[in-house]
Amino acid sequence: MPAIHVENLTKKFHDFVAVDSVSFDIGSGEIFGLLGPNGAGKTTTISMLSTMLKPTSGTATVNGFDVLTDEDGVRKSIGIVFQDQSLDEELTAYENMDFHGRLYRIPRTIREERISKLLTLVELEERKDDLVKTFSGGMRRRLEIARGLLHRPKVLFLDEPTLGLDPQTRNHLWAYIEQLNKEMGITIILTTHYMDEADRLCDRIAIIDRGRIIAMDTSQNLKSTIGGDVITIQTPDFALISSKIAAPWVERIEEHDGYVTINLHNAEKHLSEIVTLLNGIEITSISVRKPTLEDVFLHYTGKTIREGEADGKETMRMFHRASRR
Ligand SMILES: Nc1ncnc2c1ncn2[C@@H]1O[C@H](COP(=O)(O)OP(=O)(O)OP(=O)(O)O)[C@@H](O)[C@H]1O
Repeated sequence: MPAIHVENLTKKFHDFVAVDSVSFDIGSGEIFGLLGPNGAGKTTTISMLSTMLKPTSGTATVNGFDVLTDEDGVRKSIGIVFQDQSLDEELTAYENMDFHGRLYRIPRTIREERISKLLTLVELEERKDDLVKTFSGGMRRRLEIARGLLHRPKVLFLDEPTLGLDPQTRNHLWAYIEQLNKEMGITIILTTHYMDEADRLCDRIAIIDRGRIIAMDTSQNLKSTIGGDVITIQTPDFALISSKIAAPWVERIEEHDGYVTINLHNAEKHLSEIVTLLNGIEITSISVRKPTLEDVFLHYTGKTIREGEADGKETMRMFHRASRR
């Protein structure tokens, strides 16, 4: 039995389709990532799976419990760390954990033992008696993760786990997430719009755009669908480049955001030819690399994640305009 089974799950807000018939299975012990720009439908998807939102149509089970007919079963078997901070600032780290443990009716002695273990795991044991309001963003996120694990969930939902954190803290959190998955065997489903996060953590990635899953596989397989190499040229004259480099070895050429990306095989071999063909065009920078998840996104959507985020914001603006009418 998969840890999560999702079939044609759909969520509409009035006429706007935020999640459009998505289907996927997540195996037990997997780290699965929903990757996409802001507004793509990632939070809405995991909100339905964690029973915080009712689907408009479709079905899903989590740990074998149906999200429509057995909300209690789902809730008891999952841990949730969502974007909005939900810690009590005026309580200590220990008190926040203890309160959660009481909610789940975990007996006192077991509760104390687990709190101590989890706070040690996220390196907050020594700060357990300090008020949360004195904690940094990274410490709060670690405490939220520890709290989400207190009732021993089999599946953990993490919504943008490292949003707004500095690079060093992000690295630390990634290590915790990997450790939880390996040592405790917890299935993890996370949302992110950071390519590097999905790449580093996830066994499989579903790329989501405008409510639809547009590609789903391991990071390696997703990148190999692009194949070959990518040359990126930054230039103010990007509109002129496509016509200049119309060589048979060019597989694809895209212009976006002041950059031109060229997909081809054996980039090193053709680089000097490209530079000759571009004689007279001002080039700010040129680089050769292997495809990244950003290239995969560009390949399937024709835009970068950043451009996709502009779309998402526009959708939100349209929605807010419509709801004011
Ligand atoms: N309660 C709501 N009412 C109306 N529209 C909503 C609501 N919740 C989400 N949406 C819209 O649904 C779309 C998907 O939102 P969602 O939060 O799932 O995206 P996301 O991919 O998680 O991005 P982000 O990380 O920015 O939250 C967005 O266009 C958003 O404006």
